Amino acid sequence: MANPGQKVVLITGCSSGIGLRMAAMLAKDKKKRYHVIGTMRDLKRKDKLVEAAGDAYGKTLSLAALDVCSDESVKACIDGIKDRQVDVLRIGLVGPLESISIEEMRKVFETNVFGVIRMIKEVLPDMKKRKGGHIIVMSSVMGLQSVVFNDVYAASKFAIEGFCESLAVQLFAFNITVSLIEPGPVRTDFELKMIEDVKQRDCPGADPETVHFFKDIYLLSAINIFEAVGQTPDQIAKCVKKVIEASTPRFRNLTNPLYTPIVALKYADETGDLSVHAFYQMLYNLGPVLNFSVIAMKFLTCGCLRNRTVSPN
Ligand SMILES: NC(=O)C1=CN([C@@H]2O[C@H](COP(=O)(O)OP(=O)(O)OC[C@H]3O[C@@H](n4cnc5c(N)ncnc54)[C@H](OP(=O)(O)O)[C@@H]3O)[C@@H](O)[C@H]2O)C=CC1
Ligand SMILES: CC1=C(/C=C/C(C)=C/C=C/C(C)=C/C=O)C(C)(C)CCC1
Repeated sequence: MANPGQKVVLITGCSSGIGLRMAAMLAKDKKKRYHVIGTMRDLKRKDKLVEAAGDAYGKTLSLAALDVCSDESVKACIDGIKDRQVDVLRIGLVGPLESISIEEMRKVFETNVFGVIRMIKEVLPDMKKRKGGHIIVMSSVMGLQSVVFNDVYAASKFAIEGFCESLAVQLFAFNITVSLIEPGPVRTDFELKMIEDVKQRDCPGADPETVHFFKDIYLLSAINIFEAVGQTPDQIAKCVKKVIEASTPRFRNLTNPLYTPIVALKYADETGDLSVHAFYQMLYNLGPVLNFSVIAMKFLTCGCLRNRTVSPN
């Protein structure tokens, strides 16, 4: 367990991707400031994390089973911990709306929205009693600006943004900080595999024109964007570490400067038309020409607006 003076950091979704890198990075902190509780649904999937943590495993890293969709599992895990900080996870969903069942959509909300809320609800009373704590929620740029064919995933992230906006105000009086991390594309195995799977799949229920836009235009651009400007899970972990260690952590933390202008565009026009038209032009007219390289993204997202991100360096 944690030594006195060590912060206990609870991280969900540590079997892969961003959660795994965050757990390993914080557990290997040179000054040993953190005791990390790395959680995952199935502890049989612990090997990659154990390997990434090296010597820290068993010292500054311990493991616990946790399914954010289960009240019992969340309670059982939290019951064993004294001091708590929370990061949250996701599952993805992309494709034409007509081809996605309500059941699949519910699963996304159950994990991304109610999973986050369930975790926060469980740790909040202790944090309020202690008058201190830091809740770090993994949102996404898609929680601020939706991206075509990501309707349901973006809706789940928008929900969490609204939830945290009001919570942050309420918790201010209790000295509890809420921080949202807003990554753009991150190159995880999961993401690339999901895009490849979706490419092969039929889209039952969707009309041919929509399927063409989705597969031949959106997916190609999305793959290019992931390859050209996607960050690594390690870069996101570094950003999160900076947010944890900041003396006054920000509420919203974009991690990829190339996405700040896209978010700024949204706030520049309260009618929302500017974003709708700009995204339409970027994808359907400019997309096939520009091929979404880093240069194209820099050109599209005019440099002067690219500041105020939390940089991984
Ligand atoms: N990758 C990207 O491009 C971006 C990701 N994000 C956000 O970052 C976060 C992590 O994503 P990423 O690392 O890419 O994804 P991964 O798919 O690599 O990791 C997701 C993790 O969530 C876990 N998980 C899934 N369902 C549950 C559940 N019910 N209870 C507990 N754990 C669960 C999985 O573990 P297991 O299946 O072993 O239980 C897995 O470890 C998400 O919130 C995502 O929305 C934000 C912006 C971009
Ligand atoms: C910027 C941009 C695009 C794609 C953005 C993507 C693919 C973002 C992915 C973000 C992720 C994966 C967030 C996870 O939470 C389009 C629509 C192709 C064209 C217009 C410009």
